[in-house]
Amino acid sequence: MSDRLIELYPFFQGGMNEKDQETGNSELVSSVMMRFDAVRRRLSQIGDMHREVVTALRTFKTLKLYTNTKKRVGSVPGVDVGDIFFIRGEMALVGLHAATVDMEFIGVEDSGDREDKQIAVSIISSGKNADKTEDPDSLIFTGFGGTDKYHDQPSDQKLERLNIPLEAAFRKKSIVRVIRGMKDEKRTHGNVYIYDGTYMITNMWQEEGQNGFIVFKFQLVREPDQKPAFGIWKSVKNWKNDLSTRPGLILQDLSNGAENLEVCVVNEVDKENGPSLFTYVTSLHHEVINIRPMVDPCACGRRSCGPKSGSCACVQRNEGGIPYVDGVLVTRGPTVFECGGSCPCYVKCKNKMIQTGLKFHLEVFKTMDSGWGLRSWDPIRAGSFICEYAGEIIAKGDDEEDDYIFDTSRVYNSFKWNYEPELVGEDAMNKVFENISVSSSLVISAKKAGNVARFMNHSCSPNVFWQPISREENGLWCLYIGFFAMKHIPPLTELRYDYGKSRGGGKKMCLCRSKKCCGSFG
Ligand SMILES: C[S@@+](CC[C@H](N)C(=O)[O-])C[C@H]1O[C@@H](n2cnc3c(N)ncnc32)[C@H](O)[C@@H]1O
Repeated sequence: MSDRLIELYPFFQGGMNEKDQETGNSELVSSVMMRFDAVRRRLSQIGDMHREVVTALRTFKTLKLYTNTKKRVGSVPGVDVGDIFFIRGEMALVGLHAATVDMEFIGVEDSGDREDKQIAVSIISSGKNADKTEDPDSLIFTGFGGTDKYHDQPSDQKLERLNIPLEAAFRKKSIVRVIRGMKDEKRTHGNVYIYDGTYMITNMWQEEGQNGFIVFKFQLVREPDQKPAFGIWKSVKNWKNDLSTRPGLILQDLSNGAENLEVCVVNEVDKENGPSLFTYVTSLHHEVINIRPMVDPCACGRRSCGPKSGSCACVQRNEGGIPYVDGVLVTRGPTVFECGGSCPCYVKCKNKMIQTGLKFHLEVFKTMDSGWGLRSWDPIRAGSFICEYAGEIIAKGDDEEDDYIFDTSRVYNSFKWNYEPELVGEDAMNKVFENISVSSSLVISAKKAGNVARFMNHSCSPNVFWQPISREENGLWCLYIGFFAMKHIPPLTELRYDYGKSRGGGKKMCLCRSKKCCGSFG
């Protein structure tokens, strides 16, 4: 995919008005993030993996698909403390941190003093500049300058250029947004950035740096009464090192070794000692679901099927190309076809996702008002596979008094998740399919036997969606239901999907507390 093509945008509609570009809100921020990621995913699927971020960012900047361009001190409308980002450019598109360097400043117009004309509003603590103390309430930020092109420190830092806005913020006691960057453990390269709220620079000093030259140090202290953000990451790190430090821990592994990662059970709310008994199974058991006779397994040999596997029959069934790139689902559609049991490719084949088990450390926990729920210790990138809906296939109508039903024939709220073709230089008439309807309805009960998915509660503003997945097993096409992240999900955020409604309307009262709650589900 050449960049020149994408500059044309012949049929592009759906731009943003100037007011929304200047000041956002949570809906706009979420929309910009989701549209951007959809375009990035598609570009990585059809083109050069290494340029997809640059091309997607350039497209969004050219078309002014961004919000919160008005620079400001303090919080940014629509961005919450704890929100996560996987690309620095995402923070620029939503106005959290637009500078390419680790500090952003704004001009102060009415200042008579030349040096106070700029004041720091945001810093990114990551990489070489990352705070080593890992204290969730304060951090030490190193100043700028004195480095050469090899990023060595061959001379002293001075109170000039980027250090001036930091010094001004210290002197004027102005608050600064802090973003902490950490290595993304799920990728070989890449960081995950967490917005840790506002801080105040309480001290600054000079000291001798590693190379013996003078560096500036700024101490920042977190403003009180903000919800924990980096603090949660610190706690998770400790729990991973020593599970016994997890408060409210009831059970170390609900799956009793059946999953490739432990699933702990936690109750910090009341005295209930765990969910009621059920048999833990990791997948859906198919007896005789013969959707259509087996055509061909792939002929890829003992390797991974991927974008370049032109001959892979399974990849070809997914008309847009390999469905997963860099571990995330690119688009939702009627069915995703994975390589199956008769395919000779190996277990780490890129076209095998939901059959390879959990990818994130999940926890079943007691919620305040909806029984047990599910959440992740790890940050989850949009499009990542979370879990399958495991259980027993039942006949429609056999689900009376069963709270653990998944039913493809319910009425689900529509939502937009896929990319816009014109933003990747594709024909705008080539509409991307978003309506998921399964030809033969599938009803799964996880009442007697199930996995972590049976604990996911309903929300009218979900952060998880379901996707039908098909693969060949024992010569038959079998259908499975995979759950994927709709957006980036910070650690310890409850995972919820839309349960849909029966044709006669929702049977249960909804307590999801979303602004868009429609009152009932199921
Ligand atoms: C599949 S189970 C989910 C796990 C369940 N919370 C548990 O404790 O085992 C579905 C049940 O969870 C509760 N639930 C799920 N979402 C809810 C919501 N938004 N509001 C109220 N209750 C909810 C209801 O009791 C529902 O019948």
